[in-house]
Amino acid sequence: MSESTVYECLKYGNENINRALEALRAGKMIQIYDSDSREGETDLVIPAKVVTYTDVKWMRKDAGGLICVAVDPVASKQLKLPFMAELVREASKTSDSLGEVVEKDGDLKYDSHSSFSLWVNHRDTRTGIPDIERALTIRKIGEITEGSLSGNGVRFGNEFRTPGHVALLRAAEGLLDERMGQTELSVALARMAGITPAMVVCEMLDDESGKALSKEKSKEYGKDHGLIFLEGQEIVEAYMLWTGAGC
Ligand SMILES: O=C(CO)[C@H](O)[C@H](O)COP(=O)(O)O
Ligand SMILES: [Mg+2]
Ligand SMILES: [Mg+2]
Repeated sequence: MSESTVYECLKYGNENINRALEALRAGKMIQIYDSDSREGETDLVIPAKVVTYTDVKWMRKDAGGLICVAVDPVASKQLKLPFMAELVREASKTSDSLGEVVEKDGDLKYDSHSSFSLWVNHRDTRTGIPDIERALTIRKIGEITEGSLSGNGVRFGNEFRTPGHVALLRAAEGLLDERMGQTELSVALARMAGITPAMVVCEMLDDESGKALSKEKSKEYGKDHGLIFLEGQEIVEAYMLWTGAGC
């Protein structure tokens, strides 16, 4: 599909969305705020396939949250990425202690369930934590997601080991119909942008308050650093238009 066709589909969408799609296609960082009624957090977001160690450093120093990779639901199933909660629930059948600690309905005040899957390192890393090694793991997650969606019969375990230092987030099967965290919001944007739907997300935290950076301060940061700031609702609306328009 040509780029203009995609934009044509979104011509009634909002310009902020189109600029964000353009930035993601160019491998640039953007910001996504979920909603006041959910986490109330802003993440730095960048496509996994193109991440460099300086991007990891940027997220580590300026955002400070957990550097994760959100993976498209179709690829997650193809790669057999489990939900961590399901894995622990299964293991708890033979371990009482795990049964007490596993995520249960109602545990999360802001959503029905977490999107955490495995925490991994690429097999070519040593300890897995240096920025340069996390960038390798992240890029390789982007590549294997692309390979999986292209039907290349890739095997996740051939390239990655767990536990590791990059948290995978498995997007809900129903995507935004089911869940509206940055996991699903970032993957929906990747689909609209026509890029590999494996997206790095990292929460922005506030050094002064010890809390998540406020929406206002996150917007200010975005203005100072030339980042597009999107709110979840505008992504949901654009994605409905995009899927409905048969783009
Ligand atoms: O918890 C998280 C992983 O560090 C972050 O909130 C991230 O935004 C993805 O999770 P979610 O989809 O629940 O927002
Ligand atoms: Mg979270
Ligand atoms: Mg979040």
